[in-house]
Amino acid sequence: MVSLSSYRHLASGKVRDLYEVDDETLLLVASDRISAFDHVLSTPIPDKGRVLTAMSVFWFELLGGADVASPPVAHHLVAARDERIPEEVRGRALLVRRLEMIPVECVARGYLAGSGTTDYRRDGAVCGVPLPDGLTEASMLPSPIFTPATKAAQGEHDENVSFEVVAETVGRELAGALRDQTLAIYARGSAYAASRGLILADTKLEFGLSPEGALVLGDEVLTPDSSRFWPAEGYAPGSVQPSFDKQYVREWLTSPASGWDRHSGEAPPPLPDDVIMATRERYIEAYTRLTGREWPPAV
Ligand SMILES: CCOC(=O)Cn1cc(-c2ncnc(N)c2C#N)cn1
Repeated sequence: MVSLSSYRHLASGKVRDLYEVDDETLLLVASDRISAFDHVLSTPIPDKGRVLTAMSVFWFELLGGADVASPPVAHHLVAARDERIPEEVRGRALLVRRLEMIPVECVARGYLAGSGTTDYRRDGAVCGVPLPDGLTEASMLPSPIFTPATKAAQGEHDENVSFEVVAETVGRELAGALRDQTLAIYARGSAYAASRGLILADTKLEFGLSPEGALVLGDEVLTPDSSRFWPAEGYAPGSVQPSFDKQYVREWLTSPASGWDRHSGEAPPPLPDDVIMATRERYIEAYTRLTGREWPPAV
């Protein structure tokens, strides 16, 4: 039986790790770690890694198929079940094709939130895309926009950049393909999420080039870690919407009960068990509501 130590560790994100299996195959491992307010919390959420991995697999399979309006999306998923996946990470690790990753965070936004709201209030635009007057927090945009960013060092915020900057970085043709593919995936994801009563406010995608030079979707896709999901039933522009998955964590951490000041720069305290288990339930509910599948998935 293969163990994780058989594979060379290549990279670590806040909540995921990447290993080398062979020349053309990598292992993308999702942990149960959760981040909030730019801190990785000390208490893991049981099953978070498995739920988000299952969600990515659902989306890779859906996007990889043809849709009435859009062609199949080329993606890097090789296998979710395979003897090369070590027992200790089974269910929360994916075998993926090695790509030459493109250093652009490809963000699509259908609604104003986070850095989008901040940029809009300062410039009346996001990433150089002008927006109409009178929008507010969580406003739906006239149409979804491509708002790319350059990846920041861990713990820093990604920097929103214009399409022109992306064109200067990767070339105009590839920049256009990144924008088109990002918006096409957002359109399919948000339409499907809406059919399940969820608003996909925005999402961050990462792409790479295959050895043959094709544009391939990498990373995780349309998970609550890479996207903002809001319950449609509670949607009301004008205030920060409750995040489907992290609301209990955020509310407790900003409540007097935690004794934590989010502006202090200090690490947040450990979460109480009831917040941990309620958050685990939210991830499972996001999965079952989005996919219509049971949790845990049948082996
Ligand atoms: C720690 C998790 O890694 C990342 O977050 C970003 N990242 C992705 C790669 C990558 N590199 C080659 N091929 C791929 N298919 C991928 C993917 N996905 C490297 N870093």
